[in-house]
Amino acid sequence: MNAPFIDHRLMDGRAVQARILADVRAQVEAAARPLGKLISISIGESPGVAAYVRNQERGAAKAGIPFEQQLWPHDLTQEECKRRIVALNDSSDVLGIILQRPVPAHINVRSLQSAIHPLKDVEGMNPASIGNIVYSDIALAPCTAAASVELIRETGLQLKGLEVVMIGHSEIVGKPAAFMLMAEGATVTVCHHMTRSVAMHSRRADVVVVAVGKPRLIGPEMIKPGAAVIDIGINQITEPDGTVRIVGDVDTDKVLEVAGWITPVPGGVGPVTVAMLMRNSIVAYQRQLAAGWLG
Ligand SMILES: NC(=O)C1=CN([C@@H]2O[C@H](COP(=O)(O)OP(=O)(O)OC[C@H]3O[C@@H](n4cnc5c(N)ncnc54)[C@H](OP(=O)(O)O)[C@@H]3O)[C@@H](O)[C@H]2O)C=CC1
Ligand SMILES: Nc1nc(=O)c2c([nH]1)NC[C@@H]1CN(c3ccc(C(=O)N[C@@H](CCC(=O)O)C(=O)O)cc3)C=[N+]21
Repeated sequence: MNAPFIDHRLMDGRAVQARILADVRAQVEAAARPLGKLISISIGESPGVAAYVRNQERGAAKAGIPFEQQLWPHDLTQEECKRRIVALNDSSDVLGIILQRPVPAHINVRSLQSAIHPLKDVEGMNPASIGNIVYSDIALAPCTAAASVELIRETGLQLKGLEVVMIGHSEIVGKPAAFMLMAEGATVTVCHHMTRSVAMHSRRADVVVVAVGKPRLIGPEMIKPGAAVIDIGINQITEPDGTVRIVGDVDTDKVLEVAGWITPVPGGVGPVTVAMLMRNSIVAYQRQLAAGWLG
């Protein structure tokens, strides 16, 4: 039987996840104190979040981290949400808290992110946590941004002096990723919807990182031959024949012809994002221990 054809340009996010989770598991097993629960909070249900939470649960199980999903009613008041977060901050059974986005329109998400205690902020979205990224302290950073840096490292490319074009500048992905890459010595150009010609920038990049949310936004004409393409987008599309699929922001089949490396969707950035959440959780544990919180 012939060996299956493996295209080495397609990066394997699941393999990277497995390696990181095994590393986290070893740290969990060596921990001096039992770990509290990682709490995932969703306020109301939204389609993009369910897959993430499901994979968090699986990732936590592999890492040996206790996990609890909390689905709060979509009409809970801001005050009640905040009260519950404060109670979780104060509970010694709780290792860390991640608040899934989006939240319902009546909720002020930034205010809730600020309410998560920095030592329990496993996503690094509290202003106090995310501000540290400006100081190049990137040990506890938003998981997707951290995942994109990890995947660039995985290519073997030297981050120092690397020309990176970041497309998309959201609070949770594009901006923190750009800061993290700067901290690693890359030269970073950030593009967004007002950028006159994204292609003009992306064509000269060694690495293109895309987090926009538009299927097939990035085609082969936008990529320098041999460049790495990190596709963060997660979009649900319906094919002409009615089948529903998840695709990224990159026209993967066509870009594969020019790129040196490309992350598939699914199976690329997503699984590594989950791994980063577990890595952040063990960092939070170590910080809580150092702060004398765990007795
Ligand atoms: N794999 C993972 O772990 C995760 C994946 N995602 C996915 O990544 C994608 C982006 O998410 P998120 O950052 O939260 O999204 P946002 O909608 O918050 O941000 C999208 C960004 O893209 C920019 N943009 C919009 N249109 C264009 C364009 N034509 N050219 C260049 N830039 C453009 C916007 O710029 P402006 O603000 O100027 O309009 C904005 O900065 C989504 O598909 C989401 O599902 C998100 C989080 C985690
Ligand atoms: N506060 C917050 N932080 C986030 O990082 C965040 C969020 N809210 N809200 C939702 C989006 C989306 N997101 C995903 C992460 C991994 C997968 C993932 O693991 N995807 C798998 C497959 C998913 C499937 O099973 O279909 C993959 O790409 O291979 C998906 C989606 C994080 N987000």
